[in-house]
Order: sequence, then structure tokens, then C-alpha cells
Amino acid sequence: MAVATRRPRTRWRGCDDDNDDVGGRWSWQWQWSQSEVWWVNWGEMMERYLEKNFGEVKAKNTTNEALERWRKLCGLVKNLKRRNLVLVTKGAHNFVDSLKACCKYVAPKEVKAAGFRICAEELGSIVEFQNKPKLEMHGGVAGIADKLCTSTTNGLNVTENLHNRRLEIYGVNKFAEIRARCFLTFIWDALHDMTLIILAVCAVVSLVVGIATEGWPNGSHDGLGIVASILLVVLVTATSDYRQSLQFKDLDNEKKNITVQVTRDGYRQKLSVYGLVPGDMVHLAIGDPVPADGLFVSGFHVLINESSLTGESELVMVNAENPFLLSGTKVQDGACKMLVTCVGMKTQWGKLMATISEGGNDETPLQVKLNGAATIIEKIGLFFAVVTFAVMVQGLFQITIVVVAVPEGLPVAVTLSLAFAMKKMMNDKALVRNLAACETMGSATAICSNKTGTLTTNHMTVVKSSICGIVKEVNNSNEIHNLCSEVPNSARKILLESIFNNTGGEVVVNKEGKVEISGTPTETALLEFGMALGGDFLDVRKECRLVKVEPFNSEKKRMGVVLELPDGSFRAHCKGASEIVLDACGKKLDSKGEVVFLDKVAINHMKDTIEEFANEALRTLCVAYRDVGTELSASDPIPFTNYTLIGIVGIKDPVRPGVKESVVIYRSAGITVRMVTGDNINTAKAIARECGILTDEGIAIEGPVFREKSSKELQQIIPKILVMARSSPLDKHKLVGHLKNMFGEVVAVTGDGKNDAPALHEADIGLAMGIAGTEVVKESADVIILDDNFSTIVNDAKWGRSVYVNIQKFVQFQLTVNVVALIVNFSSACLTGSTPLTAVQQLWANLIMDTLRALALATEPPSDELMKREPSGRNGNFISNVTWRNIIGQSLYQLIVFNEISSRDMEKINVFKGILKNYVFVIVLTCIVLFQIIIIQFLGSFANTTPLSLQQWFLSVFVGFLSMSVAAAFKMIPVGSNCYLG
Ligand SMILES: Nc1ncnc2c1ncn2[C@@H]1O[C@H](COP(=O)(O)OP(=O)(O)OP(=O)(O)O)[C@@H](O)[C@H]1O
Ligand SMILES: [Ca+2]
Repeated sequence: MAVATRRPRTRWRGCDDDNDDVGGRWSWQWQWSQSEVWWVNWGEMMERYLEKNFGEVKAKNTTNEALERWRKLCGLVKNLKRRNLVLVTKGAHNFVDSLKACCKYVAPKEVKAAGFRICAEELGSIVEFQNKPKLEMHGGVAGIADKLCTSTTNGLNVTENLHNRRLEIYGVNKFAEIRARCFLTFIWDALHDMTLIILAVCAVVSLVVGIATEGWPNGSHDGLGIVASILLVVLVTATSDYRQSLQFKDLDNEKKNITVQVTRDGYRQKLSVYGLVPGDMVHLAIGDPVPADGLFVSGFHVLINESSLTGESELVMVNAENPFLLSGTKVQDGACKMLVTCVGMKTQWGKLMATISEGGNDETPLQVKLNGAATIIEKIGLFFAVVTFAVMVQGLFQITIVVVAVPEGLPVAVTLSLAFAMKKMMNDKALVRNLAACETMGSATAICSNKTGTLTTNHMTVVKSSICGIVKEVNNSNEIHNLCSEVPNSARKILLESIFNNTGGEVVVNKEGKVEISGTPTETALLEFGMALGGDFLDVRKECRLVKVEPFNSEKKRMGVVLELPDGSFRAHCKGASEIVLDACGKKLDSKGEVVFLDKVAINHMKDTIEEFANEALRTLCVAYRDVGTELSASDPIPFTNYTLIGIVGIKDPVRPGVKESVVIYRSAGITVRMVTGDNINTAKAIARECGILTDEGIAIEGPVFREKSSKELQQIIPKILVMARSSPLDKHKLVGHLKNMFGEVVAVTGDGKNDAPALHEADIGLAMGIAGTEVVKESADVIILDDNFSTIVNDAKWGRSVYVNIQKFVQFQLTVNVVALIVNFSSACLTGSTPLTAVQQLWANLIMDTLRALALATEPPSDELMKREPSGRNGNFISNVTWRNIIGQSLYQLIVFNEISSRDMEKINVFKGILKNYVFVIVLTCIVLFQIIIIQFLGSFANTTPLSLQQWFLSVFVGFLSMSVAAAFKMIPVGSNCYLG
């Protein structure tokens, strides 16, 4: 299973659904209604067990934390299904045992022989039960590192021999794969289809009655024909489902293979999670999933979200006092270095996953809709069958009628169409995580895009700065040299101190001796600037001690640190969104490097500088510092007033090529693009203009202003808002929510950072950036844009619309056939007492060709025309006026075959345009024609047809083609416009 991939809700639901194991004696309803009670009782029982045993061991150095941990475990029980009971019970015994075992630990022989001094089980028991006494017994984190033959500063020493032994003893960081379902189970599932069951009953009745009245083999033709059709449909459905499941598996593996930052051999490097082994030093940052079980080594302000494991949303602070990090949880805030202790199936997550099977596939909304439609049609068919039965008791015609009313190909068409689109989108660099996303994307009416990384390239460089009030361009080394010569040395020193200490990034020297800068693009831009100014990261870092860090987050839009200077006093540094940091400043460094009071005039001057930078589409950041004396308590937050402004930097982040063109396409497709960003409003406006998002009628608004608006005001301005700047994660979320609920829009949201996750979740369709995106966003997303390119999203919308239209076409075709055949059969049964079409003929016309047709229409590629129409939106009618017109028109004319070409396009009269481009369509059409000829000419007795003469063939082909002219004529009748088709 994944390293922290699934949302807890999904997972628990997966467990609840699955009632297969224990409790065979009870009906599932019983389990369902009683399970709550049952779990509560069990939880109580476990607590009693705990208390009894706990009493014994309490005396021996057990902490309250451990008790707390245990209570959590009991709480967890309620969320799990019965199978886990075994696990948790075992866990409970282990827990108590480990508390009792205060004797000295001796590593097993094979571990010692391999050169280590602690075994995987022992490591597991320390982290899993957060057993602090045991950890201490092993000498704390340093002791464990030593026993694992690793160093907390340089990481693993990867000599091949030792590494192999490590893998042997501790295993690899992979979770046991859930066995892929075999093809037969898909066949079995396909057989459960209601329609097929009805058909099967028909087949049996037909066989029994047929053989009884006409004898073998003549009387069996109808029945066998039905059986053959059933088999064909089952085969096609199962094959398509099976292939899809394989595809999903590949995607899933792809999704889980994330890269982590580790230190090995003293160098920082990137590594696939699968490569992690106990002893590795992993660097975790905000938003990262914890890739294995491990111990905190160093770091600041680490908050961990353990909800995926414990179901509790409360964040857990991880530090030297509580150093336990569990795989499957997530870093909510802060950054740290972690020592890996357990990997793969030996982690707590792995053990949990071993007991939980995956939830089933969900049906897409369209599929649900269509299944509903299919059953209605079936019911109508049944009704007619019964009526006919009443009219003519002796016949078997009702079977024909049931058969004719079954729109068998419908679900197949939807699945095929979606799967096909998904594959095509994958080729176009969009990874679809949720099949429904394909079709939802097609009906989107609004896109809310973040700025950084999606509309821009996310390659940031400092191009302008105002240090000590000296405004300078800093594009190249000459300009930087000029800046250095004007800025006083003392100010430069303090600027470098700020840049290199107050950062989430790092400058490291890699194996090849090259300097590498890690961190977010904003951070790397600043570090590069600092290096260009002649600073050395490590030297500057050595001068003072980092005491406290408050990492950057999107809500506060700033980052702060406290340093202990060589003289023992403390100094705070702060950097962040320019207006916000400027507000916290009372002084500034002047051009002589002296601290002066920041008066009104100076403030206005600074604001002008910020605006000037922002209007040039630069992201602006202020850096400031403050001396805080010698008194500083560890628990107080870093003060945020009275700072001394050092300077302002302007960071350039160029707009991606192609964005402007994409925005034009969206506009013509009736989709509104909005920019929602955390950046300064002027920067946002400048970039939005450059992309063509902000027009003259549009409004740009700041998050804090938006937040205060009443719902009446919102009603008026939201349609006009095209840019929202300085937005907090919740502002984004609110905007998306209102667009959906107030205006009924279908909203797509793009995002890359953790701050976008809530909005992505709220959106109808969430699009995450594959390269810049953090794991958290990718997880909340329905589609991952692998190349981070805004233009890729245009393709998605196109494919989405094509899915919708293709299915519409299919339904049109299907309904035409059904209506015609139903009317013909019913009326002739009533009037003449016999049906013109036998069951086998019906099935042929209806069922077999449907399936093939589904394939043909599903693979119709999207045309650019699709993006010139209005989106279908939330309330768009699936079966539109146009469809009805086409159905009724066609039905009037035609009997059964050769309608397919006309279904290719619902509007155009020239349906042949581009027909040869869709090779599947051509192949299928050729097959159908060949089958038709074979059946009619050679399978006469079986299908109750007589071979036709050449003239008759010409006649039928002519009649068939005439149907196309009729279709064309009907397409000229204007009807009310509707979504795509209008
Ligand atoms: N590492 C950082 N340290 C300090 N301040 C930062 C840092 N990164 C960004 N900022 C400031 O915070 C502001 C908003 O950042 P935030 O992360 O909320 O938006 P964003 O994600 O960059 O924008 P978008 O939503 O368009 O992607 C930036 O304009 C910048 O001034
Ligand atoms: Ca962002």
C-alpha cells in the first residue's frame, strides 16, 4: 500500500464495506447494526485488560504518554474492521510485554553477524508504541543510530556489502502488493449485470419452449443466439474492466513512487522512497509524507498530522521529547531530519495495510445516471412485454420485446469512452486519478488557477532590490558589483545574516563538488542573491546559533528565526510578504547603514517602491531584523513588532509560454479563468494582464477585503472577480465554494502548494501540478498535470467534452434503434400476431452491434470545434432537444441498420468529414458490414434470414444510405439550443 496516499475517509469506508471475514454466522445487516456496540464493548474490554496489566508495570518507569498512546490505540479500534482486531490484540500484548521487559536487550545472532546491534522487531516496538524508556535504554536516538551503523550527520555509508546485509536484515521499503484480481473474477462480475440475467432467463425459457415445440436443433436457435450474445457482452465488458484495472495499478505504482531527500555519505541527495533503509537520514519539509517509521534527529516546529493512522485530527508536536515519526503520517508544519528505523511491511502503516484490502471502484456520476436510464428503459420494455403477453398468450414475442428494450451497450460505452479518454489524456501529460474527472472536466465552466508555478514558470530570480533605500537592478554581476559598492558593509553583513539564516532552503555541496541550492523557488532566489553578494552559506551559518524557527506558511505569509549572537544576545530576523513585514517595522537602515526612525514619509516611499516593483510583475519580499536582548523564553512566539527594515527585493517569475493562448481558448469555450494567488495585488494584476486573464471589466480583489464581504455583496461581485490576491487558503476555498453553490458553476481548481489543498478538495475537479506540486496537493487532486503546463489543461477539457458528446451520440443511436424496434414489434404483435424480427435478429441489431458501436463512438477524437461551444455546466440536459429531434426523425424513417454513420455527428450534415481519421470507427464499421453479409448469406437457418439476391442487396444498401439523407434533412430542422449542441 501507499506511503500515506489515501484519505482516511476513503480507507475506513473501504473497511466498512467489506464484511467478508469473521461473523459468517450473522447476516450482514446484523453486523451493520450491531457493530458500533460491539466495538465499544471490545474497546472497554481492552481497556480493562490494559488497566489490569498496566497496574503491574506502572511502577516501572512507564510514562503517561504511553498510557495516552494506548488510549488512542483503543480509540482506533472503533474505526477498524474486525480483521484488525487480531492485529490490535497482538499489539496490546506486545505493548504490555515491552513494558514489562525492562531487562537488557540482546540482539539476535544473525543481526550481530551482519554487523548491527539491534533487530527490526526491537526497533519496531520502540517506535510503534512510542516506548520512551526503551529508547533511552538503547542510548536514545544517537544510540540507535550507532547500533544501526549510521551517523546522524553524514548519514549512511553506502558500501555495497553492508548495504546488502542491511536489506537482508531489515527488508525493503515496499508494501506487499495487493494481489491483482484475475480475469475470471471480472467475468464473474460482468455476469451479475441485471440485464444479462434477464436475458439469461429469456434464453432458458426460449430454449425450453423452443425445443419442446419445434424439437432439436431447430427450436434451439433463438435460445442459443441469446446465449451467444450474452457471452459476447460479458467478454467485452470483462476485458475492458480488466485492462482498466491493470492501468489503474500502473498509475497507482507511479503515484506511490515519490522521491525523498536523504543524506548519504555526507551528501544530500534525492532517492526513491523504495530505496530507503533503516539508518537513512531523511530530510522532511512541510507537506511531505513520512516515508517510513523513524526518530526525530533535529529540526524546528514540527507538527505531524497522524489522522491517517489514528483518525484524530489534532496535530502532534514532534521534537526531542517526543521523537517518534510514523510512516503514513504527514508533516503539517516545520522541517526536520529523521532517522529511519523501520521500513515497508515492518512499519506500523505496513502492518495496518496488510490487514485492510482496497475499496472497490466507484462508478462515475455519468455511469450512475445512465444506469438509471437503462433500468427505466428496461422497465418500459418489461411493461410492453407483459401487455403483449396478455394480448397473445401463446407467443414468445415478449422475449423479443424485452430483448429489444435492453440498452445493453450503454454502460460499456461509458466505461470505454472514459477509459479511452483517460489513456489519451495520459499521453497528453495528464494523469487521471479519478475516472469521473474526465467527464467533469468537460462540463467545467470556471477555472481558478493559482499564479506561481501554474501560470508562471516557477523559476525565480531576484532582479531588483532596494537595500538601505538604494534601489538597483541586480540582473548581472556588474549591477551586483555596483550595489555592493554602494551598500555599507555593516548593512551587507546583516542582510547576508538574514538571507542565510532565515531560510527554509539550504546550500549544499554535492558529490561532484558542485554547489546545489535546495528549497522553494522563492527561497532559492534569495539564497542565490545572497551568494551573488559574496556571501558563503556555511560561513555565515557558523557565526551564530539558530535558536528558533517559525517556518513560512501561507496564512502568515512570512518566516522568522531567532539567532544567538556570539555575544550571547538574541536577534530575530523576519522576511515575507512586503506590506505585511513593512507594517511590523518601526525603523530602517539608511544609506549610511545607520538605524533611523521610519516616519510617514519614509513609509510612503517604501510603499511606492513596493508598488513600483509589483507593477513590473515582480514578487516583492521585505527583509527585516530586530535585536531582542538577552532574555528569551523558549515557549514564546517570535515577536512581530518594532523591526528594522533592511530592504526590499523584487523577484521575477516569468509567465509560461502558451498561457496567453490557452486563456483565449478557454474564453471561446465559455470557461472563465480566474487567478487566485497569495502574492501582492499589483504583482498579481500585472501578471494577470500579461496572461490575458484580467480584462477591463474584471475586478481584482485582495483576500482580506473579500473575506469581509456580505453574502449579498458577494452575489454581485463574484462573477466579476478575475483576480484574487493575498488570499489565504481559506479565501481560495470560499471562492470555489461560492462559485459552486451560489452560481451553480462547475469549478476546476489548479494548485501546487499545501495552501491550495482545501480549495482543490472543494472543487469539482482538482488539478495538481506534477513537478512543483507537493504530495499533499497531488493527493487531493483528481488529475495530475505532469508537465505543470497550463495548456495541458485545455486538452483535458477537450477530452472531457468529447467523452460527453460521444456518449450523447451513442445514446441517440441506441434510443433510435430501441424506439423503432419497440414500436414495430409491439404494433405488429398486436395487429398480426407475429413479430417481424426474431429475438436473435433483435439481439444482433441491438446488442452485438451496440458493443462494437460503443467502441467506435468512444474512440471518436475531439475536434477543436468542441472548444468553441458553451460548456454543458451542472444542469445541462444529457438528452438534449437535438438528440430528441434526431431520434424522432430517424425513428420515423428507419428500421434498423446503417444508422451509424449519421450518428457520428449530431449537428453536421457532412458526417463524412474526418471519418477516415478515426481508424477504429472504420474498422468497426467494416466488421459490422462483413458480419451482416455473413449472417444474412450463410447463417440463414440460425438467424432466420434468407440469402438475398444481388438486387436485393443493392436495394437495402440504397435504403440504408437514404437514411443518411433523411438524417441530414432532419438536422436542418432548428430546435432549441442546448449546451454543446446548440
Ligand atoms: N519562503 C518564504 N519566506 C517568506 N515569505 C515568503 C516565502 N515564500 C513566499 N513568501 C511571501 O508570501 C507571499 C504569498 O505566498 P503564498 O505561498 O501564499 O502564495 P503562492 O503559493 O506563492 O502563490 P500562488 O497561490 O499563486 O501559488 C508571497 O508573495 C511572498 O511575498
Ligand atoms: Ca502556490
